[in-house]
Amino acid sequence: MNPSFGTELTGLSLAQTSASAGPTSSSEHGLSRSNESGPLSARTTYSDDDGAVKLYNSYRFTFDTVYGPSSSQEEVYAQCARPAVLNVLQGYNASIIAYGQTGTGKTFTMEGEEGSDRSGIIPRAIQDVFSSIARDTGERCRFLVRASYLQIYNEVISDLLKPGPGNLGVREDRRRGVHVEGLSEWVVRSPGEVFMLMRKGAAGRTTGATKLNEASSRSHAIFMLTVEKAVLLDDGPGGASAAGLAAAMELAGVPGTGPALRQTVRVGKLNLVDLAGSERVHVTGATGQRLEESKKINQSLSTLGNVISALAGGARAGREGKPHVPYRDSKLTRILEDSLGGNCKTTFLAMISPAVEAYSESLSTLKFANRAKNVRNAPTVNEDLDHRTLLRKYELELRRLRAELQQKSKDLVDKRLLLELDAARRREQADKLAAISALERQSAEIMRHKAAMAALQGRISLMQSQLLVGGHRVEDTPQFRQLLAAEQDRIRGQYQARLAELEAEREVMAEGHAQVERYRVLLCKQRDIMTALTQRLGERDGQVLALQGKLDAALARQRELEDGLDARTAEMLGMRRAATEAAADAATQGGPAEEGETEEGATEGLDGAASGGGAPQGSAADAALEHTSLWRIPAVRIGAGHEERQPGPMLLGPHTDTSSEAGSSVNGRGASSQGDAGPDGDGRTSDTASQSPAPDPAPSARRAEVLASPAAGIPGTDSPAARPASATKLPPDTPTLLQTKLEALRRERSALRSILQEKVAVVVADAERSLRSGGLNAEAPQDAVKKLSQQLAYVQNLVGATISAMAPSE
Ligand SMILES: Nc1ncnc2c1ncn2[C@@H]1O[C@H](COP(=O)(O)OP(=O)(O)OP(=O)(O)O)[C@@H](O)[C@H]1O
Repeated sequence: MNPSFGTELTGLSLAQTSASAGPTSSSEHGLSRSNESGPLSARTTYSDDDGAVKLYNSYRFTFDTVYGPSSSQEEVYAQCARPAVLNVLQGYNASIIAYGQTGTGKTFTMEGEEGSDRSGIIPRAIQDVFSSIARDTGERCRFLVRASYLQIYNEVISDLLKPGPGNLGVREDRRRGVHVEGLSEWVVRSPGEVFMLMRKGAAGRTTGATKLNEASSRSHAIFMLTVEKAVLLDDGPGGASAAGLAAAMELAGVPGTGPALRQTVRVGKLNLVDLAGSERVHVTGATGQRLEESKKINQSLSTLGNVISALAGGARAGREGKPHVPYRDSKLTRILEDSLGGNCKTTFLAMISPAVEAYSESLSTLKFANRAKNVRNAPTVNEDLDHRTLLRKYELELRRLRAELQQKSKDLVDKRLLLELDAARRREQADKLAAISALERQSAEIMRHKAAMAALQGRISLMQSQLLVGGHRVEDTPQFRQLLAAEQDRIRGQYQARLAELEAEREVMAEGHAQVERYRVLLCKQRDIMTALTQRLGERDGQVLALQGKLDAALARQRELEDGLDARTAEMLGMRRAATEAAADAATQGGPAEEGETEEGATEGLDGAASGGGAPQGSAADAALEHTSLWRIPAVRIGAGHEERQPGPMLLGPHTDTSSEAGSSVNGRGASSQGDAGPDGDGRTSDTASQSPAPDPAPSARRAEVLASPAAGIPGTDSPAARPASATKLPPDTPTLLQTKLEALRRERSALRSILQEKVAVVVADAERSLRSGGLNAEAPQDAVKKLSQQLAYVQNLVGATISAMAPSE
């Protein structure tokens, strides 16, 4: 109880003395049961101002706490209200109801003076709720606080935070229980926001001046604060850390968490009720509207009393065996149904006045409070494991809104882009139109000016033609002539200056042209030189190739003759063997007397032996036979008289270099050639041998003779047709000569290539130097420079082609 200090009633101490302070701890069920009530035997007498003495009974009551005039708001809050607030944070429903006679300090106790130490329970409770939330820093906890404020005035429920037509209905359903339908709920995040709501609600609350209270509350006011607390359970995958992380991500707006995690939500509701004061009409002197208000107030308080009485056991059992509790008899009791005997921890603050005039109201209040202490409530924690809580709805809604926001942001960006593009296009269009308009205007202006100038010129001409000076026309006056002459001089001077400028320009251009021409000629010359050089190179290449062919043919022929020689050598060896055998046979038949003859004959008949007639004995004979046979073999072949005979013997030159025996045979062949010039030429060796001269004493000289005149003394060789070209044209040492010539040609070709490269480099460098050094200066005509550049490019191409053509083919 919070004692009031009504000024007119100061000094009366009925209430204070009749109420005793009981234990301060609340019972488990919210209301303490009084253990004592009823009038005491003692009586107290008081005299009023008129001197009349009145007798008052004394009563004794026991309550949880009794507060006197010196008690502070802080004290009241800490002992009466704070436990209720903490219970709400645990998920309980709690109600703090201020009950009492008008003017006893209910509003002061509940609201107090904001922002001072006289602030009441409501602001302190709000501070406490948010402080507790702030202290609960676990990342797995989330809170949602919302507030509502209503009043019941003349049995009409109205929303103090959202004024409207009023008269809201009270409904009850399984999901929400008893509730005021259509009452606004405001989500608040700070005490400041709640205070703002309170101020707004207090401004809408109906008050009026009465005799006992200048600002008497003419309505019951209920401030509701609902706290939802969600705790993520750590029994899912990942445990507490995962739950904490998921909660943090969810708070940060990261999608993909929440529904998959288990969480519990506890919902606690705090009702802070400031009832209208009961009043005795004859005391307050209410009339009219105040009287009607008083009746309604008293009626609803009476119903409250009845409900309390019923709950406290005074009611008879109804049809179902339960006592009838008249909740529906008033809006107040209907709304506070949970607080009165239901799922709530309820605290009654009974206000009484110390004034002796308020004796009966104070006694009534104390009796009411005493009965209320006997009411048993059944508070339970409101734990919600399904999706009924607003917090869960908010989470779902938040997720949906975030997705919508993202989509809208995207749409907005797209739209903004389109709008910007459209705006840019419009601006461009507008700029273009403006430019066109400006041009048109300028054009029209110029045309006007031109027309005006033409008109002016016409007028001037006309005036001049009409103007007479000293009786003459202006043109005929000397002044005019002088002016005209001066003007003509000026124009002539300008003209000549301009002419000189043009002439200078023309000269510069001509110089440029000449320079270009010079370069062109130079380039042509260089090009011709290069062409000639290239041609020469081509010819040399042709010669080299031809000689190479000849050399190859000569080498092939040489190989062929060598093969032939090998065959003849084999043949001759066979013949020598036969001659030796024949000589041996003759020696056996002739005897020693013939030895001298035989020896001579053998000497003479060496050739005959070679043809099978006889064979010398010993090494000397063998050597003579071999020698003779070697130069005779060709004689036999040539003697055959065939026009197509092989020119082989004349090509044996190279072979003689490698063997002295072969050299002898060549000499022998040279001799035989002379021998072959004989008349028969039938190849009969016996005849030939007898007519043949002795072996040639100077074979090398004969060989040289043969080589110098290959066809000399050979029948049939005077006809060119009878000789193969290669045999007649090539000198005897053709391969060596060809090799030498080929080498010389290669050297020449290499030298030519070097010369050509040098020349090309000189030409290119020349042209580039000329271009760089300003042979064609900046004033030279551009087309001349261009032409020169093209020519230079042409030369460069030519050079490139020539060089690649000269690349060694071996
Ligand atoms: N404990 C107190 N300390 C100082 N002033 C008080 C105290 N209690 C009440 N008052 C003052 O008494 C006057 C009446 O108080 P209040 O309006 O709170 O009464 P009430 O019970 O709400 O009346 P009503 O039922 O008519 O609304 C106010 O001016 C208030 O400031």
